[in-house]
Amino acid sequence: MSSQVNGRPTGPGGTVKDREIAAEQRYVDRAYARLEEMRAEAQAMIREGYRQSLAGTKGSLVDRDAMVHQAALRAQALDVADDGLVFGRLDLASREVRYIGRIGVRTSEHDSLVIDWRAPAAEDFYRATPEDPRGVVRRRVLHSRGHTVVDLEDDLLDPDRAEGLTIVGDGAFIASLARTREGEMRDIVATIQREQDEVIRAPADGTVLVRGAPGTGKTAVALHRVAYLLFRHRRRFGSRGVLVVGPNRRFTAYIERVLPSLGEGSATLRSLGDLVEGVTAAAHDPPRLARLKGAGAMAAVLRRAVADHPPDAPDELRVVYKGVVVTLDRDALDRIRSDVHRRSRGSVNAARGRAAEALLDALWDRFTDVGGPEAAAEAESAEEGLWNAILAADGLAELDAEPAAPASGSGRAGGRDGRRGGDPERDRFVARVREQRAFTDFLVAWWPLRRPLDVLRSLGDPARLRRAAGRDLGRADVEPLARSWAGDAPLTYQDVALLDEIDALLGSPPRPSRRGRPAAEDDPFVVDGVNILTGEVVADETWEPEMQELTTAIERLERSRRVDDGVVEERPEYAHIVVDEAQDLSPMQWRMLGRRGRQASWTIVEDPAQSAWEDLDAAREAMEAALGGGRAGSRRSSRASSRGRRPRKPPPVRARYEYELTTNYRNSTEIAAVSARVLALALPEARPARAVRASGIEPVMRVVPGLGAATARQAAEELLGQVEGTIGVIVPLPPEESGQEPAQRAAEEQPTLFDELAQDGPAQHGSAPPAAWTAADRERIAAGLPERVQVLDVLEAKGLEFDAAVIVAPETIATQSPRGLRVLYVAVSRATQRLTVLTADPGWRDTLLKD
Ligand SMILES: Nc1ncnc2c1ncn2[C@@H]1O[C@H](COP(=O)(O)OP(=O)(O)OP(=O)(O)O)[C@@H](O)[C@H]1O
Repeated sequence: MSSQVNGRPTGPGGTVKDREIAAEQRYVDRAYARLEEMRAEAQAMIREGYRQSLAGTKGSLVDRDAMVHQAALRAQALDVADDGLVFGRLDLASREVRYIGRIGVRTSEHDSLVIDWRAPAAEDFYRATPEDPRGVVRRRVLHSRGHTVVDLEDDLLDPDRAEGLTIVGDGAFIASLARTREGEMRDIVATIQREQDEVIRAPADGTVLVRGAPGTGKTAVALHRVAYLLFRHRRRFGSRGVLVVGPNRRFTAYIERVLPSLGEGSATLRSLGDLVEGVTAAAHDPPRLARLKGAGAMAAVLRRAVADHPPDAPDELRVVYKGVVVTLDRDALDRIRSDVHRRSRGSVNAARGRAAEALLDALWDRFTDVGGPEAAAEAESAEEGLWNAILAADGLAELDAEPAAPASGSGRAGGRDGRRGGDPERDRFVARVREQRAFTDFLVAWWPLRRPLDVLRSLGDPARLRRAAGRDLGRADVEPLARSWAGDAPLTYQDVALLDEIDALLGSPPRPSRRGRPAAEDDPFVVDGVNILTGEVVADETWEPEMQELTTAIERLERSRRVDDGVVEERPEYAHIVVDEAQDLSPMQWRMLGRRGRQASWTIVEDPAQSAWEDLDAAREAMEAALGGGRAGSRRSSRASSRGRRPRKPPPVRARYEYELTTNYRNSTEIAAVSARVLALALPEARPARAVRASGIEPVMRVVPGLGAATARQAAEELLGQVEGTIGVIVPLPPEESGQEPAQRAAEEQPTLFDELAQDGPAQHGSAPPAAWTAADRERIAAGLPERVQVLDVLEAKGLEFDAAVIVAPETIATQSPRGLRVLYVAVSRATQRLTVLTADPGWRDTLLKD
């Protein structure tokens, strides 16, 4: 028979539990002793690698570097395991005992002491249940502080086979859920639940789609899955990399410790605001602008924008050849530009060479149209006749005729398509004109190598945006959009996706191969050590710095851009991408991610009920395109782009695995009840997750007429005395992000939602929502309070959690955007222990309290 105890004293040596802890401590000590030896071995390997590389031959240095690198990684992983090395034990029906820990530990004879939690042999630790014990009789969780076991908790899974086993436990798992939050997410490796484990160990190919209500562990599970994939498929995911994307920087800071604590430092963690190299966004667009910027139709707008002439592009090209002035006017130049864009299929920066050829072609045509060849010949022979007369008078021979320029020298403009080759006069013309400063300076200004940010900022000009808009933007949309990009207006999360789109359209300038290329000094397109077709710095030691005097301002600018802004920086691609809070991604953001994962497998984590994004169907379509490695876009734009081209290959069909997490580990049952009421308003058909921990502490609903910063601050101060950990004061969006949309507008767009509110909620009390909360309000709340109090707006609160939360003005949050009720649902589901809601509207108190 087994015996169930809860730490009662049972004789000498303390309680049964104490004795069990002492026995486990002896085992854990052995594991740590061996860990120490393994660390010493890793350090010795690093030293040996360095020693050999100092003494070694060149050929084997690479191997030794690899050896040092591997040993260093090993040492790092061993360090990480130092805290809470062993956290689990399985007693199997076969009498085998397995210890589970953060990493695998073997004795020097290779017997297993501790099994890595990601190894197949550890799976039963997470999967066994009383209904399906999988050969496990007892599962034991060890709680440690550093190297010391401080508590135990057992699950008896197969009572019929538990002869001789002691079972101890008092619900330590549930109690651990109430632990104080310190502002950073922690790993859950010791307490992963079965439904979560299934997600973590889901197949590595294709797409894993995880849904679940707030607090069901979606983020935690996604991060543990990354650690699992890197452990089990190191070669595949370790070399090509794993990207984890979260909604904002606050969120990535909140989760950044989890993977390192699992021994994985190699994954790349980015927010949607800093996914593009060199750009950081921290602002949200108001809902209306976010909707416009995020829609797939924006792809077509941007395509037209990059095809438009750049601001300040000169509108006349004028060269002189043999005394004949040849010009191209604005209309001719515009025709050439659109022709080059059509033929260059989007890689705009790479097309400068093609643009140069097209200009030279057009100049020659113009030259012949105006009778240039004859005029030039006449001028030449008149000049020659004069000189010959002078020379003859001096008794000297006639001047030699000018030798024809070699055909190879003009191959770029003349011979390539065979159309133009074979006319020596044309070849001479092209060779001369392309060398002229008037031509090269024009080219640099007329077809500059463009940066994504310049293109986006150029759309701050409403006239230019109107040209790019086509029928993809309404007339009323142009002005507010242009305003949001003008001058130095802050970049928003949606703008980052647009910059990435523009970057993809602009492409990198070509990097011509060095083979068969004329030497820099003979290349007419190399000006002062910079190839003006590619922007590439081609100068070597032979390039004289004094030549800089000749460099035009534009060329200098371009050269510095290429260094500073990483124009040629390759966009990284990953083997696996994890997208957290995926319900909020716009179609344009999906396109941005799709470009980073054309060959990737994916883990997508979402809760549609928390979505602030309005057109979920369009976002879903864009997601499917991104996951399939295809290109998403507005229907219109994808039709247009397929015209006259080979049909695109359909994206490969990838396996899809869908999971739903159903238990809420964050909120107490009391707080979960409040969030369930908001969910019922926002999405009557949705089911809330099951909360498992009752705290006995009821949420506080306070009606405060004239609600302001002082009351919010006071509520935070009260909570400081009641919880030890973090406190989040969640306020409505600031005016510039809320767009100040009145409740009526939202009601028009969401009749059913707000009809319901009108019947059940605060609208029947007829109170107008207070104005949006400004940065100054937030500062007034936070001033002088300890760091564990954070004041943040509702969108910043996504994915975070706090010991206690104060929700300020739910009536404003709910009506600030068409998806306001879902945003409020996010806000009220952040707290683990205590929730205070401050409202100016008694209707809201009743709504949130009523059963
Ligand atoms: N098995 C578990 N054992 C212990 N704690 C857990 C477990 N699963 C989740 N948690 C804890 O529950 C909290 C919520 O987890 P998480 O943030 O991953 O939820 P979520 O589903 O992503 O929530 P949201 O949708 O609000 O972002 C975290 O503190 C996490 O550590």
